[in-house]
Amino acid sequence: MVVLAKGELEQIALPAAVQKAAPPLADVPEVDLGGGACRADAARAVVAACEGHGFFKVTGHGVPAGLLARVEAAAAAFFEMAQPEKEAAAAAAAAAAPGSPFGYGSKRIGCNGDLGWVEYLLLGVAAAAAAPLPAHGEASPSPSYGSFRDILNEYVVAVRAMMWEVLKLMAEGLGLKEKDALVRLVSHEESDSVLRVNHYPPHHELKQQGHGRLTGFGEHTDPQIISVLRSNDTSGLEISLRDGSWASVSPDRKSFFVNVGDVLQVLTNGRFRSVRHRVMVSSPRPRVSVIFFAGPPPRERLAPLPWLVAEDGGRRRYREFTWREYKASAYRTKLAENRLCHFETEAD
Ligand SMILES: O=C(O)CCC(=O)C(=O)O
Ligand SMILES: [Fe+2]
Repeated sequence: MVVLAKGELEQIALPAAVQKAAPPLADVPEVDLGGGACRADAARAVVAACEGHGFFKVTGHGVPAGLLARVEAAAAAFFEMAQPEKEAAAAAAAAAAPGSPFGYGSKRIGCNGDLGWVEYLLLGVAAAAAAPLPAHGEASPSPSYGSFRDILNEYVVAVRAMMWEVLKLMAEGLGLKEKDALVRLVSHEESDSVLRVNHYPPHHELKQQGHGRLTGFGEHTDPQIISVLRSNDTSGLEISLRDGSWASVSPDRKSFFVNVGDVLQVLTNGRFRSVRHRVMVSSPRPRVSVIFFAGPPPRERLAPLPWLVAEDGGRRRYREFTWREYKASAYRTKLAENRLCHFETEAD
């Protein structure tokens, strides 16, 4: 249950006054990894999608439908647990990485006052391990959380393999000499990846009070390299198009959606677009989504790849920074802020 204190509703419900109806449907490009297209065509399609919306759908991904159904059911069961149980599970997840934002959260996104009609579980992911989510020892407060974590581990292993394939296709499509240039960043043992499970409860009472669409997750770009999202059949995700208008993403529980993140925009010298997106809640059914955010190691020095700078007439659009530096900067800002502008170089 997401419970709102007085004053908080105004912040979450504000956009409803601005926009009552969901925006038109987005034309989301599809990339079939199932061998339907030749590899070069798939690589070209990935690059075109990343240059366009910075967002695309992956079909033919090979992740078993049964696993997706189990993740969905286990996530729903987790969020049905009583608040103290969810918080206890969170405490254990947080204990695995002291000082991290990991664990269970409700309506507070980040630590700069952003609110949303959402509750979530945030977990750190070990890059190369067979069981990539942290265990929390024998003192697990909740056996059901333990089995949820096991299912998520299976999920992470399957999605990671698919994501590496997408990153290889990207490198091929960009004509990079080093085909593993992007995979290397997210598969290093110190790579900083995160799994987030979001639950957006329906809001019957608020609807009765005349509130339309609520902000589930306010507009933002994802800071990492890429994010791979899978949701149940409930709508709510919206992306911002290049002209600044918003478009709704039709849910598709059989497929994955890929977002270009801020770091990939930098690595490609601005050729790929880190897509601004948000979740608006208006459905009578809950939305459950699972997002794998793939990031580089904290010490990794990030800068536009030389080949792409050369292709861009030699102009380097971003200065070099480490992932640690970028994350620190992101933690200090509100969700909706443009964080990349602090790392842009001066135009000549
Ligand atoms: O829950 C969703 O569908 C998307 C949420 C999101 O954009 C995020 O967690 O970064
Ligand atoms: Fe996001």
